Amino acid sequence: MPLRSTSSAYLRHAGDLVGNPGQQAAYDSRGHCVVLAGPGSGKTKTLVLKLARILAEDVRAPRGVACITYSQECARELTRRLEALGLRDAPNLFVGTVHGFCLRHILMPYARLAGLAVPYPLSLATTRQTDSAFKQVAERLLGAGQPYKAHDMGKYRRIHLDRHAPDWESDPDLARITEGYEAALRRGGLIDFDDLVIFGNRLVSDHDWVLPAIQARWPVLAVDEYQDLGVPLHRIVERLAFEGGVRLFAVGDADQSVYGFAGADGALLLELAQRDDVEAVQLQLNYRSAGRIIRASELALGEARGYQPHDPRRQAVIEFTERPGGLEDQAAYVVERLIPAALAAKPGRALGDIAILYRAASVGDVFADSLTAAGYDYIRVDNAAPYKKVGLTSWIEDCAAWCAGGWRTGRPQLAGLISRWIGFRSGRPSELESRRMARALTSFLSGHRADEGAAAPFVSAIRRTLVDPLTANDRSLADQREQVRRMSEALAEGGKLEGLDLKSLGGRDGSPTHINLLTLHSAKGCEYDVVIMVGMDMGAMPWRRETEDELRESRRLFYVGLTRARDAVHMLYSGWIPGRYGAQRLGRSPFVEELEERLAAAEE
Ligand SMILES: Nc1ncnc2c1ncn2[C@@H]1O[C@H](COP(=O)(O)OP(=O)(O)OP(=O)(O)O)[C@@H](O)[C@H]1O
Repeated sequence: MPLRSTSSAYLRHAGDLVGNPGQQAAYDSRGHCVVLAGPGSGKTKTLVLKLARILAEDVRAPRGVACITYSQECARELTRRLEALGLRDAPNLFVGTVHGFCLRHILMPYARLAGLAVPYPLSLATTRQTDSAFKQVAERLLGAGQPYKAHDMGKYRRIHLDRHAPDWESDPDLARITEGYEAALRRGGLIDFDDLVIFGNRLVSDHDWVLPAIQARWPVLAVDEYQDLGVPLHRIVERLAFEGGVRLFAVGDADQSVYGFAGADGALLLELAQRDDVEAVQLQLNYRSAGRIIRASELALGEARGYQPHDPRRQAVIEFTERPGGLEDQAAYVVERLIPAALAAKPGRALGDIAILYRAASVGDVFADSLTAAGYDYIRVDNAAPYKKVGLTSWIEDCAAWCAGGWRTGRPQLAGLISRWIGFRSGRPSELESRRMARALTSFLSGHRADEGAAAPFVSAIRRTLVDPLTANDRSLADQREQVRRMSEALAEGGKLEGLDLKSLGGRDGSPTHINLLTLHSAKGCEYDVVIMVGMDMGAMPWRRETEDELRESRRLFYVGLTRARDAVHMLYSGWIPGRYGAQRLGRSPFVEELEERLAAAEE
């Protein structure tokens, strides 16, 4: 089976960039390039076309291009867009998360050679193992009821990279918890996700010989959503690009930086763009949203960015609605009024063009119940989802989509599923092994094509036949194996997804017949005709007692929500929120308050 990582289809689409000087400049760039741009400005589109061009014109196999991003969802979106251009994962095209890149292409090939003090073979702890190690260590050191959460430690580890620097002790409790936690994992022969990046950084920082080795394999590194990266990744990128000769193409928007709580810092992107040896490109045109939504989003952000609509004639709806009966009241309004009205407003609009966005996953429960009661199908993406989106669970969903009719339209493409499948195997498989894996998957999928059928037996079968034999002996896939197990559990009798059919499992990533129900964080990178932001009350947006930095991040999250919309935004609130001691009236979100006032003043 030929693995293709070049295609000329990009030439047809490159014509779209001609009228946009920023996009064209990025597409034509020869050295390091950073694209800084607002929402809907075509950053991802430009990135994908640029990758296709580099693969066709600049880089010869077996040298290749690595394209990394922060979350599995963004990686999957990139894969999908590359497939639309006829490109797919191949030995010389890596598309994946930063963690996947650090594991497969930095630590696995070089950690042992460099004598890095990590346990071998590289074994990734499951979420259950990391949660339990954190709890045990924190309680042993500070007693039951200690105030720290695992993500406090995670952020501390990502920000304080040098254990010998004086600021390592800036929070002595977190420093001790981190040291105890890492020691506990090492005793079990394990590393965790943060270790992948922390050790990756140590490897490229302390061992000069690794740089030319990586450059020889990956002469080009592309990074999407750069504002989501934290310090360790930024250091890896700087070292590879500016000392290792790897050519960098990065895109991002500091205004959409919403992972500060996890150590991300939008300022790192701006720092990168200011370097003399980097060509910085700005994109001002927004293709997604109507002009009124663009103006409203700048008012919400409190910054005039000067973004312009691609089509100034498009009209938009922006509505503010109080539903005093709490979230249930808001849910009833959405189901009875907003959804039918949104469908009626534009011919051809489908449920998949509507998204309900909220801050906390618990809000999603209320809306999920109301939608179910009203007979609407939905796709839910948030922390309350029964399993995490990791490489293997996303791949199984895509296999389900192929079996449930995707094979007719080539969406997703079989060859892409095969390349991803082979990519899960650690090390580089021989030609013979690749062919064997391709044959096994093709025969499995062909034998499971069915327009109707339940997802549970499909997932059991793919586990038994393919996934379990692969993951049983590869400890670097332990967490992914755990998430696949959770997927099965959710589909089994009594599970949260009991009765789900194959098509819906495949369509969980976006389908015209399902309303999208997701947290504001999960909505990043997505676009919908109609965005309904619910629970926009003080105490949730922002949370109570936020610091200045946290408030700024909440505002950016609010901005991310607004900027997902093409045609309409609805803001719903009650003026009160449920609390431990009953409901509390704190008023609607100050962001909503400000936005309504500023918009009215601007439109007077
Ligand atoms: N030159 C262009 N001509 C026509 N449509 C375009 C062009 N560039 C981008 N688009 C369209 O604009 C929309 C937004 O593009 P894209 O998703 O790449 O933006 P983005 O900058 O990555 O957005 P965000 O940061 O909000 O996720 C897409 O529907 C895309 O197809």
